[in-house]
Amino acid sequence: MPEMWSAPVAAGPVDALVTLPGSKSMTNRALILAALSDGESLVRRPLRSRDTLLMAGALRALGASVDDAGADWRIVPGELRGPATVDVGLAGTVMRFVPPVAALATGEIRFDGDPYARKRPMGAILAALRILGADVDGDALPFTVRGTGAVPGGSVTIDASGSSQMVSGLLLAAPRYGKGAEVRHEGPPVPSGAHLTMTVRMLRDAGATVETEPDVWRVQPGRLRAGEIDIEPDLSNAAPFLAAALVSGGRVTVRDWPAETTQPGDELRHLLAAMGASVSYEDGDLTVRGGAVHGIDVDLGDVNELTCVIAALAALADGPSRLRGIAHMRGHETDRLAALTTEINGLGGDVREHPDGLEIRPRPLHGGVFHTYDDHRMVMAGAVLGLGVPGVEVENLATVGKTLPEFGELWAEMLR
Ligand SMILES: O=C(O)C1=C[C@@H](OP(=O)(O)O)[C@@H](O)[C@H](O)C1
Ligand SMILES: C=C(OP(=O)(O)O)C(=O)O
Repeated sequence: MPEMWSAPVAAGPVDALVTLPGSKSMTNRALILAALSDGESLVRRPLRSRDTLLMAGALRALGASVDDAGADWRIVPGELRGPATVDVGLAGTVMRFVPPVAALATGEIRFDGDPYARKRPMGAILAALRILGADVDGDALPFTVRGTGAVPGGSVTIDASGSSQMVSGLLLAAPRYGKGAEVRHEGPPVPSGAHLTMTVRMLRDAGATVETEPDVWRVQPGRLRAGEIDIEPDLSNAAPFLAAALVSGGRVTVRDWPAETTQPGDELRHLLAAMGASVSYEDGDLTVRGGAVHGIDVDLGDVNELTCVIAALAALADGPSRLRGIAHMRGHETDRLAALTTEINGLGGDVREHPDGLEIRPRPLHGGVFHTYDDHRMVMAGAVLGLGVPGVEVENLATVGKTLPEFGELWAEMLR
């Protein structure tokens, strides 16, 4: 029987200062780039969570040295070699960013993960690796990469509408491919544009030559030097805390908010303002003050990591919402559109699925079990609902450890 967490109700307007751990997406890109670099790298203030520890484990299995004993992690590249087994857990970044690196190793590298990871889209990137000259069997987990120590590289066209990580995974390893890589997307829109921009930015910062045009990315072959990489706080994981200001009519400040960033979470400034909050930014502090909570009609395709919390807020709003551009979230840690629909309606809500997203008509909600499907962002959505609805029991709080093991403590501290 999974553990239940009684989500606390806000006793009054929240007034809190929150400091968040590092970005999962930046950390796992930094680890990949460091493992492919010439010489030692230092990743400052990386996120320590299940997904980043799985990434560290994967790179160690391939021959890199990752010293994660301290607050900053030191990476020394090693000869990439098998045989090895990589556990991807349920981490999209590990299952899509590591195989292109494993193709550079010598020997067999076997990939598997959590049972549900076998359902997540992998076919396009595995087919792309074969076209670029790698020996990869299968089109989903579990699969094996038979590395020969080099990958020819070249041009490849894929349909990456299932996940932007298919593109990011190929680009991150491409500087070490013989001819680099030209990746062309054909199909419905690639989601998560912010993450693609992050990939290109971090590759260039590590010395790669990257050219882009709409749906085309070209990476030249060349050496990488990740050097020292500072990881920003995870702005997507600020979402539940900032949402607490709206639900409670209070004020939450998140410290160390970067003035400029590629993280999708930065869009919270605009999204939460559109939903009724007042948002201010001063000297690295982002402050959200809540008032009424309004519905929103918005395309979240480029910033879909924010969807679960935005949907929870929408269920508590004073008007209807329509969340668009998020069809591919059916391939996330769970089918998030179905999960959000089922679980919010289980609390008395009125959520309807559309092919491209959700329609949410607020209704008075009641307590009950909020199942979380091993999905960290479903835990965060349940916590936000619980602030405004007595009796919400969130299943399996620990699953939030995928990207924020400290969530429970930070949430309690915010409400103190
Ligand atoms: O590249 C990344 O770090 C990520 C890209 C996005 O994946 P999708 O494009 O599959 O949504 C995002 O949802 C995920 O949380 C992290
Ligand atoms: C989709 C997510 O993660 P990933 O795809 O990296 O497992 C997420 O963190 O919302």
